[in-house]
Amino acid sequence: ESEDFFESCTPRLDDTYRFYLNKVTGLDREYNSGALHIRDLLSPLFGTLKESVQFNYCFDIAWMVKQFPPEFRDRPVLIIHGDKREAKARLLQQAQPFPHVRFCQAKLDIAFGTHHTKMMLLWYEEGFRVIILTSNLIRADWYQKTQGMWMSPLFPRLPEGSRPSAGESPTFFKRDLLEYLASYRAPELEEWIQRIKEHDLSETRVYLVASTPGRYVGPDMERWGHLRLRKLLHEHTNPIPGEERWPVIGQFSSIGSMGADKTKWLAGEFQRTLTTLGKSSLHPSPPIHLLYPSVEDVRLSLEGFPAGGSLPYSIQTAQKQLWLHSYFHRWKADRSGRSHAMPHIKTYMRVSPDFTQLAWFLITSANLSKAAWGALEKNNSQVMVRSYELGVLYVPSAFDMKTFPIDETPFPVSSSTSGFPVPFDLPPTSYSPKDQPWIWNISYSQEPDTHGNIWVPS
Ligand SMILES: O=C(O)c1c[nH]c2c(-c3ccccc3)cccc2c1=O
Repeated sequence: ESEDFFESCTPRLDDTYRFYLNKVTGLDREYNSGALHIRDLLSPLFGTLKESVQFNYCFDIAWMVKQFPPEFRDRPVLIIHGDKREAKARLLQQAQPFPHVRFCQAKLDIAFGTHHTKMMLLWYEEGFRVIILTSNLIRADWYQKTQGMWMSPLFPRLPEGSRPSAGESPTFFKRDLLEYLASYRAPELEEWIQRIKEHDLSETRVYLVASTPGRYVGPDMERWGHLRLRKLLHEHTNPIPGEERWPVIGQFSSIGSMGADKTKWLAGEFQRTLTTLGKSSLHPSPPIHLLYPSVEDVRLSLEGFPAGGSLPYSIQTAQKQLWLHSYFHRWKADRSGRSHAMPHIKTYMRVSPDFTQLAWFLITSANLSKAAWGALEKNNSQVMVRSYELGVLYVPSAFDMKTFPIDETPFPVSSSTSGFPVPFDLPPTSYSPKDQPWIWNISYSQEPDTHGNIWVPS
């Protein structure tokens, strides 16, 4: 069967969770075993590509075309982006030499919204595959950063005449993906919605957690963003004895305005979501650990200070919320050899007090921002989401487990473990009193970075 053929000759991949990191240039080879580069994702080893869709934020079209193998380099590619006006003109100009590349502009009618969603829809001769990831389609995002992805199984075509609801997964991934695509209300996506309906997505074991811009009331409030996450945790996880001692970890590469104090959104609304476990009406206040690189983490990184160009935390935002920085922990990932590969991955999870088990794990495009996750308004009768975001949630019940054991040595990848490969070190390392969060629009000229340079933003 085609699935066996590809699985047998593809690089040995951990197919329990289908969670992978990007390859990082310059690491010992053991830390890249089981990691994937974009050229691996587009390789014939995963399927004979017919057409693809690339949802993303930042694009280098000429570079992207070169990542396809020569035999697929002229296959139609549909780009889903959020650019408008001059930025849109510049993007379309990039594709002028590539007639097989077409564009669809996602609607962004709410101010400050962005199209952050990163997803590949890959239509093959053999079937269909979905990849949900954190990397932009630019060289720098696939070079020396820590990035992650969920790669779906190969979804076979359904028999002719199957009902559209056929091919549904126990996690309703097919319905939810189709609803997300429908939320664009884009004619260019109609044929893709139809194609997905014709495929069998039943082997999918993750839940889709999406954001799409809008103001939602009533039952629609739980379709997107953090209230969607809260609903999934409410329905598909269970209370844990002593759960108030199970920390929440949030790890991200950018931070929005959180308000003048923690009660405004973080410790009120967002923490309520992240601490939801099943239908318990307890509202514990477990420890919350936020992982965001310090200035030293960036200065000593493989890229040096330029890594900070993708960690866009501004001084204007930071100075309004100094209270937030007391939650911060450094980026340390010796277990994956990636302590010096700055994070562009975004992950959220609930861990046991001894950091050996997970109650759930989320990989997503969503940073720590109300624009991404949504914020309640009008006396909690409405939620407002500004951006498109996309992620997948792992819950133990979808894997016939009570909790996920954590694999403390995820590299080199080994088929023996059933542990979840958390990419960074646990327990998290608090900032030292001298550590400051990386802020991208102020100067650092006291000590040079790994390349001997200083950082003086214009
Ligand atoms: O979706 C993503 O991945 C990203 C989205 N915005 C980024 C920005 C940015 C910050 C303020 C205004 C516009 C853009 C800067 C550097 C990296 C990113 C980025 O990586």
